[in-house]
Amino acid sequence: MPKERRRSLREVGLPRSGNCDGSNRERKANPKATEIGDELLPMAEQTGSTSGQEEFRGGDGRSTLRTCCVPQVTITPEGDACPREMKLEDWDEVNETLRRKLSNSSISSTGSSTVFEESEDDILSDNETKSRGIVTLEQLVDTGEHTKPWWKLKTIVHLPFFVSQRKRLSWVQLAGHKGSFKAGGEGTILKKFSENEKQCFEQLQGDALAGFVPAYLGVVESDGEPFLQMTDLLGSFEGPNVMDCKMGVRTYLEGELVRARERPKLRRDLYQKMLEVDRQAPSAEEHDQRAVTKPRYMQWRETLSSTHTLGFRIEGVKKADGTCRTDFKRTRSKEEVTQVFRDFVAGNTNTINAYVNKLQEIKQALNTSEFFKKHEVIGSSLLFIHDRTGCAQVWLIDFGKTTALPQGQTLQHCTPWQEGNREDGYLWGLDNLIHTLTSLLQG
Ligand SMILES: Nc1ncnc2c1ncn2[C@@H]1O[C@H](COP(=O)(O)OP(=O)(O)OP(=O)(O)O)[C@@H](O)[C@H]1O
Ligand SMILES: O=P(O)(O)O[C@@H]1[C@H](O)[C@H](O)[C@@H](OP(=O)(O)O)[C@H](OP(=O)(O)O)[C@H]1O
Repeated sequence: MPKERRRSLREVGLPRSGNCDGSNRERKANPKATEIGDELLPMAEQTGSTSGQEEFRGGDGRSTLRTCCVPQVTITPEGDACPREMKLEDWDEVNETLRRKLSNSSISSTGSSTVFEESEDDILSDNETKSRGIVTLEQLVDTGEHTKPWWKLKTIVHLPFFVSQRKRLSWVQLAGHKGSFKAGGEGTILKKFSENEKQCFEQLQGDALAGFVPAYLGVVESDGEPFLQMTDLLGSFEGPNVMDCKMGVRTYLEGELVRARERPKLRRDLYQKMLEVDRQAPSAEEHDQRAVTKPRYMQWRETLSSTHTLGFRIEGVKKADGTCRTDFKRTRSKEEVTQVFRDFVAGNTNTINAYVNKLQEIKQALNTSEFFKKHEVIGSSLLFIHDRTGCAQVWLIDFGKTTALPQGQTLQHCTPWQEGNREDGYLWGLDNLIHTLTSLLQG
């Protein structure tokens, strides 16, 4: 494991004030960017069915027949239908299985997913556990007293913090669980530790994608817990407009599906979330159990939103006027998605062009990235940020479920997913995003 150390902001190329490009690589505009995509990709409309065939445009723009088949999970309840499984174990003993959050798990570096434990938030409603957009972050303010280094992770980090008092800051968190983030000081944020995400950040450092992900500064401890320290991508914007788009045609790992079949774990909280959106969604059996498995919930979310039909979905939008929306669970058709983007960019063609250029740059980087080739990218988002100066950036975030493939295996990221091939549809979603934005230029 490489020895970690905290690097200065200048060293890692963090954004400076007045410069919205936090990338640490040279920026090259793609001259073709605004010419492409004069029409929307044919995007299949689904009827809620989880199987069928539809037109599929690959990441290279070629059209192929996409077989959309979502393996179903059969639920066989045993004993307590809603076991409370999560144990908060002693940090010393769980170095290899540290949890990023109660409901998530770490994933082994070999690519096979390890045990997932269900949320301890079973009895809490979505409103209580999920971020609704604007959150308050705690910031540790210098006093002269050093916090302890994070020895337990076997990587020594000399923490920059001097702790005495806590400042509370308002911050935009469009997805994920409340309490996952803290302010890190000096234009950085701290995200709850995940061994898997840490490994991704480390591997991304020398990769073609390095300039498109938050700069990673290592693992630090705060209040006895480990965190990943990274650039706060909002840091260099004033009054930013922010949108989170979760990428890919699938939002759960194949391992989660397998495990749910072998050892179905029923979740009452996910059943409740389903009911909140559509009381008819659960099957008769699920109503009886008042619980669903996580893959069942995730598959339902995917077909309800644009994940299946477009290869991405909108998770949340915060606008400079202070308004914030995270209620996009039913935003599914290309018209609905396009309308959200139209509202987000407020008809500003400079912003649209900047976003299209950035997405084209990202596509080029993805096509040359060794990391991308060798990872199943699940649950990762593109974070769009712009402000009224015309400054617009797009970043790849959230690698908590991005999983290394077995040695020698690679993915296309645009071929149809069938259980076993681990394809994620990332590039297909990216093409559809580019076409969605480009269509806004045509009136
Ligand atoms: N480096 C960053 N700079 C600024 N904002 C960020 C950054 N990373 C994450 N965010 C904000 O926090 C939100 C959640 O981030 P992220 O997806 O990484 O969290 P998560 O807990 O892994 O989410 P999920 O549970 O959906 O997987 C994003 O939607 C974005 O608004
Ligand atoms: O968007 P929703 O409808 O709120 O549903 C959540 C969303 O799909 C998250 O991506 C997922 O976390 P992971 O991606 O980390 O699995 C979370 O699982 P969780 O409840 O197990 O945290 C779901 O509850």
